[in-house]
Amino acid sequence: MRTELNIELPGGTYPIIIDASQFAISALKNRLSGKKIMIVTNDVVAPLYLQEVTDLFAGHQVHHCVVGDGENHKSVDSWLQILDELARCQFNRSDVLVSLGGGIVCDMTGFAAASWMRGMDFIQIPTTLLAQIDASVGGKTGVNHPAGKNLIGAFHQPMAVLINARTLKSLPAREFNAGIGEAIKYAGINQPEFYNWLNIHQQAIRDQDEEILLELIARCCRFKAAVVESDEKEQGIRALLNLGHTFGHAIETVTDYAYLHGEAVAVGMVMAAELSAQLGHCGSDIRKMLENLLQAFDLPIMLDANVPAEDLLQLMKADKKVINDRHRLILMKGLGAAFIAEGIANEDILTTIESCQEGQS
Ligand SMILES: NC(=O)c1ccc[n+]([C@@H]2O[C@H](COP(=O)([O-])OP(=O)(O)OC[C@H]3O[C@@H](n4cnc5c(N)ncnc54)[C@H](O)[C@@H]3O)[C@@H](O)[C@H]2O)c1
Ligand SMILES: O=C(O)C(=O)C[C@@H](O)[C@H](O)[C@H](O)COP(=O)(O)O
Ligand SMILES: [Zn+2]
Repeated sequence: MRTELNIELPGGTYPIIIDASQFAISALKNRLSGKKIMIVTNDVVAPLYLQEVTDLFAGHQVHHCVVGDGENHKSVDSWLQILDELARCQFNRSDVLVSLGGGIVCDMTGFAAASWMRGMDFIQIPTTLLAQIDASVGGKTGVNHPAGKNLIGAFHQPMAVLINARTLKSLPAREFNAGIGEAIKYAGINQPEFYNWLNIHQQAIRDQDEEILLELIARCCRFKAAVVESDEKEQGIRALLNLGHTFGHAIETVTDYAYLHGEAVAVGMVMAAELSAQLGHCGSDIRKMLENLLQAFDLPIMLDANVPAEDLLQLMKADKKVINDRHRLILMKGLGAAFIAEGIANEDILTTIESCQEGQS
């Protein structure tokens, strides 16, 4: 079973191919003729899929770059490792990078592609649910800085996104659920009926029913593609895709990535709902609705009691959406009615964090 979507941007159109069991590289054959290929992956994914993907590029000169696993390796050092390998293998602008892995590998490979010789093509082959429904689509690339998540990066669109849902069979359950955190985010932004769909199909999603999973991936890619098409470089509404992320990125950094990205976004969305209610934008039922669905997928809804709220607030001041030292957060007027809220007071943020920490009712 296969679905093909296109994402149409001023710089060109590219396909998102969602296949139940194949890496759909044949769709790109003509555009790859004569090019050298470098597949970037990590030491967890390499033993699982690197040989299979390498074989698909038979006839090309294929190189590999295997980076370390985890957020602490989403770093300038790993980015440099990729660039060093490109230099050693004499890659030029007309050659192609391929990411094979989760969101971290996708983001870093994209950033290497954006920066090597000021820009070369790359193909996204995402192998986690989170990367298949979010990270591989839309061209945000980058690495972390000790001061925060994704502080270094560039917008650079891939030439294609090739999703093989079979790869999810080897994904640990905790990582799968973290991906659902980003799916629930789309419901919170502007897809209230998707909240119902996720609720109805909870069990089938957990069981990884093939048809339901493919529909889940296609729906999310469509939602994200539509937002990116209307605001590629986050001059406006693309910021809505950051629902839960201002809190979430700070949670990831302050806990040294004890929370997975999708888990931190889950807690961050609960905080965004709480803050929205506190400021009178919506009722307290929105927080409850989000909590119910997040918990159904074993996602956290409260922050560890040991995280000082003040430390989280300090990190939130480094968020990319901050303008002139004023917080800009994505809040909700209802479920599926997210908006950009400007100038939120520190005290309101602190009160929200404290009311979403373990030990609070
Ligand atoms: N660019 C974007 O628009 C965007 C969107 C969302 C998230 N992100 C970024 O994505 C990252 C999170 O991505 P993630 O959740 O995929 O995490 P990840 O890349 O760390 O992958 C999760 C874990 O699963 C392993 N793995 C990957 N595929 C596997 C498979 N098929 N089978 C078994 N194990 C597998 C990985 O090695 C890792 O240990 C964060 O850094 C976040 O900032 C970026
Ligand atoms: O594509 C986007 O835009 C997003 O915000 C998607 C997010 O899920 C993703 O985590 C993204 O990397 C966050 O972007 P950032 O600009 O806040 O680093
Ligand atoms: Zn995210």
